[in-house]
Amino acid sequence: MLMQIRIYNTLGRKIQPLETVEPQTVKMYVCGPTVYDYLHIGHGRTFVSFDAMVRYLRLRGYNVIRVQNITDIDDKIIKKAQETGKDWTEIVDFYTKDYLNALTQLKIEIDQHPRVTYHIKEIINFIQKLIDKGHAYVAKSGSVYFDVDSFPSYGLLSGTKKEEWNQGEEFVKEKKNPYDFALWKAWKPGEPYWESPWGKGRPGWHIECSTMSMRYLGEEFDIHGGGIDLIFPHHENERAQSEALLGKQWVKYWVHVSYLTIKKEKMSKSLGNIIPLNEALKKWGPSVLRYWYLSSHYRSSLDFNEDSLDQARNALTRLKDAISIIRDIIKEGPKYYSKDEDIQIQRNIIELIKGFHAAMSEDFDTAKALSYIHEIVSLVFGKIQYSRDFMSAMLAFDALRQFNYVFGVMDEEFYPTYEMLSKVIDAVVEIRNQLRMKKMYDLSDQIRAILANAGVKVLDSKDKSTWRFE
Ligand SMILES: Nc1ncnc2c1ncn2[C@@H]1O[C@H](COP(=O)(O)OP(=O)(O)OP(=O)(O)O)[C@@H](O)[C@H]1O
Ligand SMILES: [Zn+2]
Repeated sequence: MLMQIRIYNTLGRKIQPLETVEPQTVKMYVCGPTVYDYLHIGHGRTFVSFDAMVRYLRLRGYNVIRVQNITDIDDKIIKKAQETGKDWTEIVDFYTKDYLNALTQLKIEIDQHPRVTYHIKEIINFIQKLIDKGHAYVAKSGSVYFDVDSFPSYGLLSGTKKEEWNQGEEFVKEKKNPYDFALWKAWKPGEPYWESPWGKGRPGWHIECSTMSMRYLGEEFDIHGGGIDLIFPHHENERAQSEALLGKQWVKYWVHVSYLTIKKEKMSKSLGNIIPLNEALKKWGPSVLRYWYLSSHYRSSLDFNEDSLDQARNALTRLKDAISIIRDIIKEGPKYYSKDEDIQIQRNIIELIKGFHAAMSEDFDTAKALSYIHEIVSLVFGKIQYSRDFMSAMLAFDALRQFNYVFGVMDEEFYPTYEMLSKVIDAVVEIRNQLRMKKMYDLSDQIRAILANAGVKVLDSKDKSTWRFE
C-alpha cells in the first residue's frame, strides 16, 4: 500500500487526506502574476513550490492538470502604462515574456496559461449570473459589486471577521457596504475598456480567477493555490463569487505558500526590497535556485541570504558527485555476492526511500524529504564508494532519480538533452577528422568503433564526416 498523501487545507486549517474529485486526477489552479514588472525571487518560490507538488503527484501516478493564469489587465498595469507613457498592451507583452522565460528556465511546465483579456465574454456571463441570482448589483457608475452580505459564510476561508473586511479599494460611496468588492469596474477616461451590459468597463481582479479556473477545471476541482498574501481578500472573494454562483462547494483544498523574506521582511515590490528573478537565475542558475527553494517546507517562510544559496550550490555539487560514483559502480556490472554489511546498507536505503515518500506525502515536506536523500548520499560517500556493491548503487541511483523527478535539479545528469549530446558528438567527430587528415587511421577507426558501440553511426565522405544516431 502506498502512503496516503495528505495536504494542509487553509479552509479548516488542518492537514487532510487528499481525496480527489476524480480518481487519480488532480486539477490545480495557481494564481499567476500580474504582468506589470519583472518577477522577483518571491514569485519564483511560490511557483516552484507548486511545481514540486505537481511533480510529486505525477511520480505517484496522478494525472495532473495545472492551470496558472496571467493577469493582463489590472490597476497596476494601467498605472505603469501611464507612468511610462507606453501602451498597456506593450507593458503586458513585455512582462509576460519575462514570466514565461522564467518558467522555462525554472523547468516549470504549465498546461494552460489563461489570460484575462482573452476571457472577457466568460467573465461578463459569470457576473450576469451573479446579478440574476441576487448576489451582485449594478451601481450608478456602471460598476458591478458583489453583495458580501448575500453570502453567509464569507470570511470562513481567511478566518476574518466583518471588522477586518476592508477590501483595500478606495472607499466608494455607491457600494451597499464598504466591504463589497468590484466584479466589474466602470470605465474612466484614459483606461482600456470592453463593452458590457452595464456599459464600458473592465473586470475586477477576483472574478477573473473564478471564471478561468472554472472554465478549464470544471465546477469542482481539487487545489487552488497562491502565496499567503492571496488568502484575503483575493481567495476569500473568489470563493464567495464561485460558491454563490454554484450553490455548492467549489474548491476542495486551498493551499498557500509562505513568504520569501529578506531580512525577515516580505520580499515585495512595494517595499522596494526585491531581487529580480532573472538576475538570480543568471547568478545561481535554475537548479541551485530550485534546490534552495525546496530546502524549506512551503508553509515556512524562507529568508534570502547569499550564504544559504552558496550552501545549496555546494550540496548540489555533492549530489552530482555521488551520482558519478554510483554510475561508475553500476558500470562495473552486477555482483554474484553481497556481504552482510552490504545487505544492511541496501535495507537502509530502502528505509530512507520510504522516508522520502513519507515526508513528501505529509503535506509535501520537501525539507524533510531532502534530509533522507542526504543520508543516502552520505552512505554513497562513506560506504558504497568503497564496498562497490552493485545493488546498493542501484538502489541509491533509483532514490536519486525519484528525488530528481520531484526536485528537478539534476536533469542533465539523468536526461542529457539532444543539444548537449550533439555538441559532445560533434567535438569527437571533429577530433577524428583531424586524425584522419594526419593519416592516423588506427585511432580514427577506434573512435568510429566506440561511437558505433554507443549507437552513433559516423558517415565519412571525402573531406567531411557527419553522424547520426543508429
Ligand atoms: N515574497 C513572496 N513570497 C512568496 N510568494 C510571493 C511573494 N510575493 C508574491 N508572491 C506570490 O506570487 C504570485 C504572484 O503575485 P502577484 O503578481 O500578485 O504579486 P505582486 O502583488 O505583484 O507582487 P508584490 O507582492 O511584490 O507587489 C502570488 O501567488 C503571490 O502570492
Ligand atoms: Zn487569482
